Amino acid sequence: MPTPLHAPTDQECAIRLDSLSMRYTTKSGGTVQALDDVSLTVGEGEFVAIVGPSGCGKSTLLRIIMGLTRQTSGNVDFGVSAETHRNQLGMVFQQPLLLPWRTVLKNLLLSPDLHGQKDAATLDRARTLLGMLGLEEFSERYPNELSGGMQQRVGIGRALMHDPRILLMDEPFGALDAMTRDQMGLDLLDIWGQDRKTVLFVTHSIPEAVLLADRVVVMTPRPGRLADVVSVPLPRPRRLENINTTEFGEVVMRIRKLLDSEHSAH
Ligand SMILES: Nc1ncnc2c1ncn2[C@@H]1O[C@H](COP(=O)(O)OP(=O)(O)OP(=O)(O)O)[C@@H](O)[C@H]1O
Repeated sequence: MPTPLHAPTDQECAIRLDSLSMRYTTKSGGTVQALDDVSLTVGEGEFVAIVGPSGCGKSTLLRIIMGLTRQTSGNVDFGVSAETHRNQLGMVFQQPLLLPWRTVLKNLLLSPDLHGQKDAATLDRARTLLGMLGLEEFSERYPNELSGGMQQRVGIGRALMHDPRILLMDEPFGALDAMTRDQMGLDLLDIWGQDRKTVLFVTHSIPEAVLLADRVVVMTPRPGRLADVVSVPLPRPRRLENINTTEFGEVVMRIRKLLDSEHSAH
């Protein structure tokens, strides 16, 4: 499937957000307008990154799509071609939230265990994923015996266990050191390249967004609106060397300028 660099048509659409707004009520009785009128379509198999200042509603947006938070107004749907439900979604958080008393393999098998799926195919899938994530030798280790990067790989594996069509990632590499982070990004691209799931990826790092994504959604300061959606015209497969190219620098600069101008406008 070619990578869509344009806004997807209805047929290609995996996620459609229509005028999403979110207003929280705080414990003290006040309100916080986190999102305002966000509309966006994400194509089937597309990798879309979201960047924006702290507090502009990025996590809120993912949580609404995942069904963990209910929007105040607007709609989320998952395209015309699929009878998608939320179990076709997988989510990866900044902290992998592993159960410390379960081994790596058992952490991947958590949700299947809870659903009574103890068949050989499920175990096979877990082992295959551990192989893809470079963790096969660690399947019987416990989370506290792993590095931060390895723990996050387990978190990604767990989100992929039920083979979701759409992967929502909320700053998945935010807690990692810079070198591990770059490597994890490239590894994620390798995994993504194998079956091109639709990915929505929140990050604070503009270079990370540009290295990974087909399009980068730039949000305004709170209340979060879409400032712009920037296409990344870099060829795939992407490599770290891409970061040193003029094209890469130009896209990063464009996004940085957008964020700066939104910041000074508020
Ligand atoms: N449950 C809640 N109750 C009240 N306000 C909330 C709640 N969750 C989030 N908010 C507020 O909504 C706004 C958006 O929060 P959100 O976590 O979505 O932003 P973000 O862009 O992901 O931030 P960051 O980049 O710092 O992680 C913030 O002002 C936050 O304080």
